[in-house]
Amino acid sequence: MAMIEIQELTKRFGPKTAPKVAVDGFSLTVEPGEIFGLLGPNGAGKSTLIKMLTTLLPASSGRAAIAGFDIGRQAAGVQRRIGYVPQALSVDSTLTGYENLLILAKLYGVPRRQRLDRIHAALHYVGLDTVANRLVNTYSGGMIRRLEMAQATLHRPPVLFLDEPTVGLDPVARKTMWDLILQLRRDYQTTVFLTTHFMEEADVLCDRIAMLYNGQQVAMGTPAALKATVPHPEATMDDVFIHYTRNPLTTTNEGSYRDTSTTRRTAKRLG
Ligand SMILES: Nc1ncnc2c1ncn2[C@@H]1O[C@H](COP(=O)(O)OP(=O)(O)OP(=O)(O)O)[C@@H](O)[C@H]1O
Repeated sequence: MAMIEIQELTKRFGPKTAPKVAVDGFSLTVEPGEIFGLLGPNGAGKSTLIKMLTTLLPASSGRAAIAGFDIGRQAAGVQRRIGYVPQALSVDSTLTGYENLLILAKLYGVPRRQRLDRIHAALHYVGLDTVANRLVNTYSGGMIRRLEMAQATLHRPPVLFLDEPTVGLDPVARKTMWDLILQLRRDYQTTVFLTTHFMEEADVLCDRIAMLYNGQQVAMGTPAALKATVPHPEATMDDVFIHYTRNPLTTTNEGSYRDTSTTRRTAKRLG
């Protein structure tokens, strides 16, 4: 069974007479244990697609299923089988790492007798066991991201959605996150669906990549196959990105004020 199945998924914002089509007929199948990357310029529709797949936003049309559960009709089934690390901060910085996980354990319905063991195992897995009782506002950006990963995987979901998991992180913290994502796949066969603006990240981590532009899928394949489509010997993922999303006459490539302020806010909080 495919872990993520998407057919013609569409999201429109605004009035029916003049809608903004943020995601336009997106289709995709992701297999168990696959690490799939979604790339695209600011405002391309990446976060909107993730929000629909995680049941946070209703789709305007089309359908999708996660681990066999329909995102519209079986939202609770989907929610139990996914972990989600959003772009914005998802921890309470006035609590300790342990307390943040305790809240999530209760929310996910982890049985009381298992909670302590599960939380300590999760903290150990992301390398935060020695700082479990420190307030999160004393953590570095990389530690916060790892705590968010522990939160998102506490209930052992088969599918993990990561919206720009390494935004605002230094190269060392970024590499630690990459290792953690690969480790989750290796240890638990976790299927990962992530968005990123780092081409190297997509190249190193992802089995396959889809390129989104103006809400539409303009390319899809393995990093090697995508590079081979670019008329450039020794093409990099940067070349692939530019090839499929270049449009210097529009402002779409640069995103809106809203896109920029959201991204900056996230990076600033983590950095
Ligand atoms: N709630 C909303 N109301 C109206 N328009 C929206 C809303 N959310 C997103 N949009 C618009 O939909 C388009 C896609 O936005 P989205 O945030 O999904 O892009 P993105 O690819 O994730 O961008 P970034 O890389 O900057 O995070 C943008 O033009 C955005 O302004």
